[in-house]
Amino acid sequence: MNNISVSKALFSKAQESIPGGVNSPVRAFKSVGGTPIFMQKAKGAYLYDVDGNQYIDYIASWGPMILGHAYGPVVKAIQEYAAYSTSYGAPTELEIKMAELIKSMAPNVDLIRMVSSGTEACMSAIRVARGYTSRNKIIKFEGCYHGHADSFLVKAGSGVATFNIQSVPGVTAGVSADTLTCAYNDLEAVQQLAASHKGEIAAIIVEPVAGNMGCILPAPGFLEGLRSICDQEGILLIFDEVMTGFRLAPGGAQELLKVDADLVTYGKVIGAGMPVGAFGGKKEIMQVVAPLGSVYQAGTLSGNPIAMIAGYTLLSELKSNPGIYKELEEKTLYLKKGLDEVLAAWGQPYVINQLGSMISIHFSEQAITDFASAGAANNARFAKYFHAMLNRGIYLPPSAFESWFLNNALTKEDLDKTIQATGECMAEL
Ligand SMILES: Cc1ncc(COP(=O)(O)O)c(C=O)c1O
Ligand SMILES: N[C@H](C=O)CCC(=O)O
Repeated sequence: MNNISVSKALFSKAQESIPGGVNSPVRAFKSVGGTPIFMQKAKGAYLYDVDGNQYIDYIASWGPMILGHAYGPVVKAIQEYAAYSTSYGAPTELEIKMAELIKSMAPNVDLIRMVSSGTEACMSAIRVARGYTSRNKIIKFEGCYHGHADSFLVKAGSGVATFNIQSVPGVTAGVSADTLTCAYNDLEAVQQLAASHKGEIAAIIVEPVAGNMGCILPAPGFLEGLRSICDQEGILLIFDEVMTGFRLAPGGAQELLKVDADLVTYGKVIGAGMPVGAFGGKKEIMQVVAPLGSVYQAGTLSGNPIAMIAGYTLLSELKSNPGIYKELEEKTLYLKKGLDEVLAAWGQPYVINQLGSMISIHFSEQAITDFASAGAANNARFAKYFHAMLNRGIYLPPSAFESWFLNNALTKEDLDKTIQATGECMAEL
């Protein structure tokens, strides 16, 4: 058992001045129990806590640190730019370079607006879709998470699922009524909603690979089916690529899965760990955004120079070295194979879902294809697994309703340790 006395003391102190002691609920370890680990520093694939413990990291700051923590070129670029100013509230050439770089990597992006979080990106994309189509309703999928804007908190994944929050006080019934939901991978249900709300639906927003109920893959034909329903019904298809963008491929899920979105949202990797998001799409749609059009959207710190240089440096590296994606996938497949072997030897039911560098384990007899199957898994067992791994220096997401993210600083030795630790842990479950 690691000594985490300093983390314990800090968590007590934090609760006196921060709600629940954390600035984002999933960090609180509430569903797995125990004390959140307070971090001191990180380098490459490793986190170091305030008690001096080292962890192999499978969260990667929930996705952004795709090349590992404190990645040299990003740190250097931030340090250099910070000396000029941390913000101007006026345009910089860097924003043009960033927009051009994104356009050169991401399909179907003619115009892109930078924001400061994935939530802002998704919230703004929905507003654009509503403004462009003059319709009010949206379809989202149960267990998908698009940030904490009011209209997304209906049957949401991530922390909302982790804490089993059925309805969020503060979100009005009117807002909720405009969010129609159905099960992920259930194309027939989408068809029915589109038919029963004909002419009312502005957008379908989807995580093309869901990562907020564990990692859940789109069934063959699901995304293509959404594309054709949208085309038939004049609905905009929004891919929320906050997790998948620049992670699954340079052009994200659109490129990897070969399905075109009308609007796409980014976050996480795009900012290299700085607070950045973006939404973009075809010019015809994006030109409704102010000041070109009247769909108002703004931000004091949008396009912040330090955030831009961090993201620009990381994306440039990913663009110039696409072999990184192959390496990441190979590492993830190696981990999956090893986990499969030790879990099969254990003999109890489990499911491993994986695509590219996203992976998760559910303790379940049935396939994990949607929110219902993720919720029906033995998530109490996951909580025990999480702690058994943490005690062995492996830092997994503290919830089965989250994907793990591999970073390219992970070595074969790290992966072997993770596999071995999983094998050892099974005896404790
Ligand atoms: C798919 C997806 N969309 C949107 C968001 C919201 O991003 P942020 O937390 O940066 O607001 C997240 C993560 O939080 C996410 O995983
Ligand atoms: N699932 C969320 C984002 O991906 C987890 C991060 C958070 O909400 O703090």
